[in-house]
Amino acid sequence: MLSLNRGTFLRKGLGVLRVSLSSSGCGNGGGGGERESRVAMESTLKDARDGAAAVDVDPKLTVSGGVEDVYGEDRATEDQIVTPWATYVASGFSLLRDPHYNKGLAFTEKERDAHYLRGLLPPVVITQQLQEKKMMHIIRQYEVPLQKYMATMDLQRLFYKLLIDNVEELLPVVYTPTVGEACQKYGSIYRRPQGLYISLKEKGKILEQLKNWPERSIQVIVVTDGERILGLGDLGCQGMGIPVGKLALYAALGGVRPSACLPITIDVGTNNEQLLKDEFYIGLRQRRATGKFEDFANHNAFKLLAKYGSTHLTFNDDIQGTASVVLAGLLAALKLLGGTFANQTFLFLGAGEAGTGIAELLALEISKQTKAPLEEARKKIWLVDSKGLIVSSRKDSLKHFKRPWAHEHEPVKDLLDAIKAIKPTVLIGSSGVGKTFTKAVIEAMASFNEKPLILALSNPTSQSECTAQEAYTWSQTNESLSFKHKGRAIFASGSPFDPVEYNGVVNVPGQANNAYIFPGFGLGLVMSGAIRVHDEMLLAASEALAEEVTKENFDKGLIYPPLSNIRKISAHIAANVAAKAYELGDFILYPVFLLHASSMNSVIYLSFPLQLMLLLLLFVIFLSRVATRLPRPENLVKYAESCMYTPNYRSYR
Ligand SMILES: NC(=O)C1=CN([C@@H]2O[C@H](COP(=O)(O)OP(=O)(O)OC[C@H]3O[C@@H](n4cnc5c(N)ncnc54)[C@H](OP(=O)(O)O)[C@@H]3O)[C@@H](O)[C@H]2O)C=CC1
Ligand SMILES: CC(=O)C(=O)O
Ligand SMILES: [Mg+2]
Repeated sequence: MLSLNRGTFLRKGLGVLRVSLSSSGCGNGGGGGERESRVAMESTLKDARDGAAAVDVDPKLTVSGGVEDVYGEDRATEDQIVTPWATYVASGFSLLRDPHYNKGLAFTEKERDAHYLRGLLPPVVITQQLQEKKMMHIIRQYEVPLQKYMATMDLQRLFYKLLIDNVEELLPVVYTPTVGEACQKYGSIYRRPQGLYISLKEKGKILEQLKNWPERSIQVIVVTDGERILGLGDLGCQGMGIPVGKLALYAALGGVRPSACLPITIDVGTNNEQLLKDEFYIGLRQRRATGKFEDFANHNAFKLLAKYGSTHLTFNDDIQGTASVVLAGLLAALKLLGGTFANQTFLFLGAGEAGTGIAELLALEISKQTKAPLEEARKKIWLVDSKGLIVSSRKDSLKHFKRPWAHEHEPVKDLLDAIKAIKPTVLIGSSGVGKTFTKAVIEAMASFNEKPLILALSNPTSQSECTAQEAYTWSQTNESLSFKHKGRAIFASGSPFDPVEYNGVVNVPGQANNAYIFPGFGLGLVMSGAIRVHDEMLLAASEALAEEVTKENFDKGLIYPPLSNIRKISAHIAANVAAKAYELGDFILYPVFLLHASSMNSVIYLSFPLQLMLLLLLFVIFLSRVATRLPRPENLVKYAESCMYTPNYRSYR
């Protein structure tokens, strides 16, 4: 127990006292496991008055280095250097400002006494539920989505509670599509730091910068270089809204502790002229660095993933998360529609990170289901980029990630002609260009598919290849069509659209957004202590998500489950991902564990070469295993749930 004479502390300002509580348990610390207190007192300056006397300067010097006015307050002028004194005592006023511990009017009478809060708060004590109701009431009063965004970002601990309890309403506010506008205007709406900025200016001092981050037990880092923000292009340093938004979802939807999340933006400049001229722009005012800093460029996403994927626990959400969510939607749709994966023909508009990432996972799934080689499976998948259909005659001029998709075919210039030539059953938009699924495109899809599957993945809403309304109406307006079903297209989009009524039928469009996958996926990695991401884990995540789609959901037109169940869904995804991580190490781990356990007493009697061999074997196991948190929990879903962070207020001593 720590006691402190606050009067003495504040008047003399002898030191900075930090009291931080960190908890552990499930490797995730949210379950209220063992709490550990760390108290560190740093006395950095001598008493200012003593110091002033010793060096014989103005005796009215204040503790912060300025000069006392007649009221004893600091009247430092601009040219005087002062020390920014701060206290981190989790009591009194500082407790009310602490994002981790502040409960506002929900502090109990007892807590108000124990923590010097009397008088700092009005007398009423309210529940967290009432606070939540009040905040939702305030947020709903704003009509402009960006204002809602700013209001939610101002919340502290209550933020996660609101997001968890109102996920369908707030996801479009804190994430796509509003986060796109927030990034575009991030400089104008900037209020307080929400992540770490690593800029070219600080080259060579990155470790110092990382040490400045207040949290120590980081488990998930989301990093961007701001070059490709949704379908909005280069937003430079203002891309920070994306890691902040994604990590909010890791915490709220996936249950990773917020304090274990670190958003990072790498600022190497921007080529966005508008931002460079914007007086409120928060980043380096220079063009994007290339040359030796080329690794930061967006078009190197595949290279970075290939480089670090085999040595670090890395995951590219645009390539892998998107792939997993699309595969899940298609698995669910086919399960309910009937038909096999291998019998589908897929056509993409857009052959970048998202498009080719999805294509590769779909090919893997086809190959897994049919036992055909991957190269064979890829032949069911076609992609169109800005130059037309990707075909073999273009191979030499294609970027490496497009080459596997250069199939034998004559050149085709545009999407509509590609649809007519390929006759896909599934059309996927990943171009970042809005309005590209025209009436003719949708009608063509509907002309040879009874239920065309159409996914318009591009974000934000303005970049969506088509709207839900367009997909539903254009797929059934053509009188010459041989199919006369209502609500013919099965549609999902990256950004949400409202339900659409057409001819008395209400169709609910699903949201094909990686937000379904990455929170649970991240939790699965954390709880199993996985050291690498494998494609099989992405397939496992897709299967878990697809299993959550019910016939009732599908009858409404949904190929994804309602987001209101996302915590439960995330627990299932996490469990499947963790199960795969344990399985991937199993083949060698278990026999050797048995061997090790049964020979424990005799190991010391083994001859040296045998001991060496055993050690070598253990080393191989160490290198090959994926899950490192052992032993494997029996019920992974229950374990995932027990690991999830909950934002409910705790009682304070
Ligand atoms: N719903 C979700 O969860 C996700 C959605 N997305 C969205 O996907 C979109 C694309 O992202 P990403 O793959 O990273 O971007 P990239 O820049 O990597 O790829 C864009 C692709 O679209 C092609 N393209 C651009 N314009 C046209 C056009 N007019 N006609 C045909 N093809 C065109 C490009 O062609 P070329 O190669 O010739 O330049 C390129 O192949 C973004 O809007 C993003 O928001 C991304 C991730 C997740
Ligand atoms: C959702 C997402 O990651 C994107 O649009 O880029
Ligand atoms: Mg993205």
